[in-house]
Amino acid sequence: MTTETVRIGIAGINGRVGRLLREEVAAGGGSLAGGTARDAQAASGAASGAASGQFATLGELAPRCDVVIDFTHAATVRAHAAILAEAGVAWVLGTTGLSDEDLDAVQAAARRIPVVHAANYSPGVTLVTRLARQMAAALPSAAYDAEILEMHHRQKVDAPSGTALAIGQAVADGRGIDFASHVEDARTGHTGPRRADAIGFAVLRGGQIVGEHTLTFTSAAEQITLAHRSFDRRIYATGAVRAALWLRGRTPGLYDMEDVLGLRAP
Ligand SMILES: NC(=O)C1=CN([C@@H]2O[C@H](COP(=O)(O)OP(=O)(O)OC[C@H]3O[C@@H](n4cnc5c(N)ncnc54)[C@H](OP(=O)(O)O)[C@@H]3O)[C@@H](O)[C@H]2O)C=CC1
Ligand SMILES: O=C(O)C1=N[C@H](C(=O)O)C[C@H](O)C1
Repeated sequence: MTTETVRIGIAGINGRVGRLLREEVAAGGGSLAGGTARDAQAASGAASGAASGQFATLGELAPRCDVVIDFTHAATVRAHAAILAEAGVAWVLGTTGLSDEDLDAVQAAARRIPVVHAANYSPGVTLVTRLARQMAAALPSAAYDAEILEMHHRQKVDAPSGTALAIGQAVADGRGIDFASHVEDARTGHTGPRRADAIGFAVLRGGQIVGEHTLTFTSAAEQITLAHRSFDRRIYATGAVRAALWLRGRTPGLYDMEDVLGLRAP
């Protein structure tokens, strides 16, 4: 199969990322099979969808695709997992704010179809996450407090960001501890002193900030900072299209951007 023959569908084609994906599919060498848009409801149906390229449901779009790139809302994830697994269509999932049940559904789908799931498709954040894991493994948690600060645009609906949580997970992995039981994400009032081993989160929202993440390891004597700033959300679209093309010919399984970028040891 050549790159040109990969038929890519976009779930959420009119969203902030979806609109950029529309441009990047063609630029990356795939062919655009269409997209989902809730306001395609009135014109729903295979014939009108085929004419406009916009379908009200993923069920209508999926049979036309080899892979679907999905940047929508957590509310869609379980349904999308079932539809794509049933249709045998590969999935590039970028949606954040997922619950444990949503993640279970993603894992179940990945037993039937190849899935790339990443909270952030930029190469820079992929590297930051990898470095976070390595730093956490090297810095004793009794001495170095790990804190993650993120800032995003005022329209963002989930917090902490998926990227902040992924960086936190990487810190936990590096330390060899369970992530969920070490999260401190809501400090207000009489909190008591910071818990040793905690992984702390702080969230800022404002204006049109595309995405900023800072991980600090702070000891009594020094501070190490790892920071990433996105200037242009197109970086997510180009990364997701790269992941979609990388999925060609893959066996079912759950992959991430470290796989796509070839950062994992063979
Ligand atoms: N992994 C990554 O690299 C990145 C992930 N994201 C994540 O991607 C997601 C989308 O971000 P963004 O494009 O900024 O968001 P937008 O709100 O701009 O777009 C979301 C799209 O999803 C659709 N949508 C929203 N809710 C539903 C629903 N309940 N059912 C069906 N469709 C729905 C909307 O459809 P309609 O237009 O029809 O209303 C819209 O097109 C978020 O979870 C965000 O955190 C964002 C950037 C990078
Ligand atoms: O909603 C966004 O905008 C972003 N969401 C992702 C996240 O939650 O980490 C990725 C990026 O930070 C932009």
